[in-house]
Amino acid sequence: MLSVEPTAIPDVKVITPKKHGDHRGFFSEVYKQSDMTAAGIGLVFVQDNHSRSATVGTLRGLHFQSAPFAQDKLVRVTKGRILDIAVDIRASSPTFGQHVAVELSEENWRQLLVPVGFAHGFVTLEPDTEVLYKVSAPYGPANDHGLAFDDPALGIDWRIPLDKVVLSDKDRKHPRLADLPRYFD
Ligand SMILES: Cc1cn([C@H]2C[C@H](O)[C@@H](COP(=O)(O)OP(=O)(O)O[C@H]3O[C@H](C)C(=O)[C@H](O)[C@H]3O)O2)c(=O)[nH]c1=O
Repeated sequence: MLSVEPTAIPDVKVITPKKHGDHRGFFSEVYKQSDMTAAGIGLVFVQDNHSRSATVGTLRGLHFQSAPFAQDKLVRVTKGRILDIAVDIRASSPTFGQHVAVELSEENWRQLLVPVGFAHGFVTLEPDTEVLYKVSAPYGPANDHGLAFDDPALGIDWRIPLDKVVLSDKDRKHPRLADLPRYFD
Protein backbone atom coordinates (compact mmCIF):
# COMPACT_ATOMS: atom_id res chain seq x y z
CA MET A 1 0.00 0.00 0.00
CA LEU A 2 1.85 3.05 -1.20
CA SER A 3 1.27 6.30 -3.04
CA VAL A 4 3.61 7.39 -5.84
CA GLU A 5 3.69 11.04 -6.88
CA PRO A 6 5.81 12.65 -9.59
CA THR A 7 7.81 15.78 -8.81
CA ALA A 8 8.71 18.72 -11.05
CA ILE A 9 11.27 16.35 -12.62
CA PRO A 10 9.01 13.36 -13.40
CA ASP A 11 11.68 10.66 -13.01
CA VAL A 12 12.15 11.76 -9.38
CA LYS A 13 9.21 10.43 -7.39
CA VAL A 14 7.82 10.81 -3.88
CA ILE A 15 6.72 7.45 -2.50
CA THR A 16 4.67 7.33 0.68
CA PRO A 17 3.93 3.94 2.24
CA LYS A 18 0.90 3.50 4.45
CA LYS A 19 1.35 3.77 8.24
CA HIS A 20 -1.03 1.56 10.27
CA GLY A 21 -1.39 3.37 13.58
CA ASP A 22 -2.93 1.96 16.73
CA HIS A 23 -2.72 2.46 20.50
CA ARG A 24 0.73 0.83 20.55
CA GLY A 25 2.27 2.96 17.78
CA PHE A 26 2.43 2.05 14.09
CA PHE A 27 3.34 -0.62 11.54
CA SER A 28 4.39 0.15 7.96
CA GLU A 29 5.50 -1.91 4.99
CA VAL A 30 8.26 0.54 4.07
CA TYR A 31 9.42 -1.38 1.01
CA LYS A 32 7.59 -4.06 -1.01
CA GLN A 33 8.98 -5.22 -4.36
CA SER A 34 5.54 -6.16 -5.72
CA ASP A 35 4.07 -2.73 -4.89
CA MET A 36 6.97 -1.02 -6.61
CA THR A 37 6.65 -3.23 -9.70
CA ALA A 38 2.89 -2.58 -9.78
CA ALA A 39 3.68 1.16 -9.68
CA GLY A 40 5.96 0.71 -12.70
CA ILE A 41 9.16 1.02 -10.72
CA GLY A 42 11.03 -2.12 -11.71
CA LEU A 43 14.21 -1.52 -9.73
CA VAL A 44 16.22 -4.15 -7.87
CA PHE A 45 18.07 -2.81 -4.82
CA VAL A 46 21.21 -4.56 -3.66
CA GLN A 47 22.41 -2.55 -0.67
CA ASP A 48 20.84 -0.74 2.30
CA ASN A 49 22.61 2.29 3.74
CA HIS A 50 22.00 4.04 7.06
CA SER A 51 23.54 7.32 8.18
CA ARG A 52 23.07 9.29 11.38
CA SER A 53 23.85 12.97 11.66
CA ALA A 54 24.01 14.49 15.13
CA THR A 55 23.92 18.19 14.29
CA VAL A 56 21.27 20.29 12.56
CA GLY A 57 22.76 21.59 9.31
CA THR A 58 24.79 18.46 8.51
CA LEU A 59 25.03 18.44 4.72
CA ARG A 60 25.96 15.24 2.86
CA GLY A 61 26.30 15.64 -0.90
CA LEU A 62 25.96 16.14 -3.68
CA HIS A 63 26.99 12.58 -4.55
CA PHE A 64 26.55 10.03 -7.31
CA GLN A 65 28.35 6.96 -8.63
CA SER A 66 29.25 6.59 -12.31
CA ALA A 67 28.82 3.46 -14.43
CA PRO A 68 29.16 0.56 -13.93
CA PHE A 69 28.23 1.44 -10.31
CA ALA A 70 25.58 4.07 -11.05
CA GLN A 71 22.87 3.92 -8.39
CA ASP A 72 19.16 4.49 -8.16
CA LYS A 73 18.38 5.48 -4.54
CA LEU A 74 15.26 5.16 -2.42
CA VAL A 75 15.72 7.51 0.53
CA ARG A 76 13.74 7.71 3.75
CA VAL A 77 14.04 9.21 7.24
CA THR A 78 13.29 7.16 10.35
CA LYS A 79 14.27 9.83 12.89
CA GLY A 80 14.33 13.61 12.43
CA ARG A 81 13.93 15.60 9.23
CA ILE A 82 15.96 16.42 6.09
CA LEU A 83 15.69 18.54 3.00
CA ASP A 84 16.47 15.99 0.31
CA ILE A 85 17.88 17.22 -3.01
CA ALA A 86 18.20 15.52 -6.39
CA VAL A 87 20.02 17.38 -9.21
CA ASP A 88 19.59 16.25 -12.83
CA ILE A 89 23.09 15.74 -14.31
CA ARG A 90 21.96 13.91 -17.47
CA ALA A 91 23.69 15.97 -20.18
CA SER A 92 20.88 15.65 -22.74
CA SER A 93 18.02 16.07 -20.27
CA PRO A 94 15.70 19.06 -20.76
CA THR A 95 15.96 19.54 -16.98
CA PHE A 96 19.77 19.30 -16.88
CA GLY A 97 21.07 21.25 -13.86
CA GLN A 98 17.62 21.57 -12.33
CA HIS A 99 16.80 20.03 -8.95
CA VAL A 100 14.00 18.71 -6.81
CA ALA A 101 13.87 19.57 -3.09
CA VAL A 102 11.59 17.51 -0.84
CA GLU A 103 11.35 17.38 2.96
CA LEU A 104 11.54 13.82 4.23
CA SER A 105 10.82 13.15 7.89
CA GLU A 106 9.82 10.61 10.50
CA GLU A 107 6.57 12.57 10.60
CA ASN A 108 5.64 12.74 6.88
CA TRP A 109 7.01 9.20 6.21
CA ARG A 110 7.82 10.22 2.62
CA GLN A 111 10.51 8.52 0.55
CA LEU A 112 12.32 10.01 -2.44
CA LEU A 113 13.24 7.92 -5.48
CA VAL A 114 16.43 9.39 -6.95
CA PRO A 115 17.21 7.71 -10.29
CA VAL A 116 20.55 7.05 -11.95
CA GLY A 117 21.69 10.31 -13.54
CA PHE A 118 21.02 12.49 -10.52
CA ALA A 119 23.37 13.86 -7.89
CA HIS A 120 21.89 13.37 -4.42
CA GLY A 121 22.36 15.17 -1.14
CA PHE A 122 20.55 16.30 1.96
CA VAL A 123 20.81 18.71 4.85
CA THR A 124 19.47 17.80 8.27
CA LEU A 125 16.78 20.04 9.77
CA GLU A 126 16.69 18.38 13.21
CA PRO A 127 19.40 16.94 15.48
CA ASP A 128 20.12 13.18 15.56
CA THR A 129 18.55 12.58 12.15
CA GLU A 130 18.76 9.07 10.70
CA VAL A 131 18.54 8.45 6.95
CA LEU A 132 18.09 4.98 5.46
CA TYR A 133 18.33 4.35 1.73
CA LYS A 134 18.33 1.48 -0.69
CA VAL A 135 20.70 1.57 -3.66
CA SER A 136 20.55 -0.42 -6.89
CA ALA A 137 24.32 -0.92 -7.25
CA PRO A 138 27.02 -1.63 -4.65
CA TYR A 139 29.44 0.94 -3.32
CA GLY A 140 32.14 1.66 -5.87
CA PRO A 141 34.66 4.03 -4.26
CA ALA A 142 36.54 4.57 -7.53
CA ASN A 143 33.24 5.60 -9.14
CA ASP A 144 32.03 7.76 -6.25
CA HIS A 145 31.86 11.40 -7.45
CA GLY A 146 30.48 14.71 -6.26
CA LEU A 147 29.04 18.05 -7.36
CA ALA A 148 29.55 21.28 -5.40
CA PHE A 149 26.54 21.71 -3.11
CA ASP A 150 26.99 25.50 -3.17
CA ASP A 151 27.36 25.94 -6.94
CA PRO A 152 25.41 29.14 -7.66
CA ALA A 153 24.36 27.65 -11.03
CA LEU A 154 22.26 25.07 -9.16
CA GLY A 155 20.37 27.67 -7.13
CA ILE A 156 19.69 25.30 -4.23
CA ASP A 157 18.15 26.85 -1.11
CA TRP A 158 19.57 24.58 1.61
CA ARG A 159 17.63 26.58 4.24
CA ILE A 160 20.70 26.62 6.53
CA PRO A 161 23.27 29.45 6.23
CA LEU A 162 26.08 27.92 4.15
CA ASP A 163 28.70 29.11 6.62
CA LYS A 164 26.96 27.04 9.31
CA VAL A 165 26.69 23.68 7.51
CA VAL A 166 28.63 20.68 8.83
CA LEU A 167 30.52 19.06 5.93
CA SER A 168 33.04 16.29 5.29
CA ASP A 169 36.38 17.49 3.86
CA LYS A 170 35.47 15.66 0.67
CA ASP A 171 32.25 17.66 0.27
CA ARG A 172 34.14 20.94 0.34
CA LYS A 173 36.05 20.07 -2.83
CA HIS A 174 33.61 18.86 -5.50
CA PRO A 175 33.58 20.52 -8.97
CA ARG A 176 30.86 22.89 -10.07
CA LEU A 177 28.36 21.76 -12.73
CA ALA A 178 30.21 23.64 -15.50
CA ASP A 179 33.37 21.65 -14.69
CA LEU A 180 31.71 18.27 -14.14
CA PRO A 181 32.70 15.53 -16.63
CA ARG A 182 29.82 14.13 -18.71
CA TYR A 183 29.00 11.01 -16.67
CA PHE A 184 25.42 10.61 -17.92
CA ASP A 185 23.90 11.29 -21.36
C1 LIG B 1 28.49 5.67 0.42
C2 LIG B 1 29.30 4.64 1.16
C3 LIG B 1 30.31 4.99 2.04
N1 LIG B 1 31.02 4.03 2.69
C4 LIG B 1 32.05 4.42 3.64
C5 LIG B 1 33.11 5.34 3.05
C6 LIG B 1 33.53 6.20 4.22
O1 LIG B 1 34.52 5.53 4.97
C7 LIG B 1 32.26 6.29 5.07
C8 LIG B 1 31.50 7.59 4.88
O2 LIG B 1 31.30 7.75 3.49
P1 LIG B 1 30.80 9.15 2.93
O3 LIG B 1 31.52 10.26 3.60
O4 LIG B 1 30.82 9.07 1.42
O5 LIG B 1 29.28 9.14 3.43
P2 LIG B 1 28.17 10.23 3.03
O6 LIG B 1 28.75 11.60 2.97
O7 LIG B 1 27.01 9.97 3.91
O8 LIG B 1 27.81 9.81 1.54
C9 LIG B 1 26.51 9.43 1.15
O9 LIG B 1 25.76 10.60 1.16
C10 LIG B 1 24.93 10.91 0.08
C11 LIG B 1 23.70 11.57 0.64
C12 LIG B 1 24.62 9.86 -0.87
O10 LIG B 1 23.62 9.91 -1.60
C13 LIG B 1 25.53 8.73 -1.04
O11 LIG B 1 24.83 7.52 -0.93
C14 LIG B 1 26.68 8.69 -0.15
O12 LIG B 1 27.73 9.25 -0.91
O13 LIG B 1 31.44 5.18 4.68
C15 LIG B 1 30.77 2.67 2.51
O14 LIG B 1 31.44 1.80 3.10
N2 LIG B 1 29.78 2.31 1.64
C16 LIG B 1 29.03 3.23 0.95
O15 LIG B 1 28.13 2.83 0.18
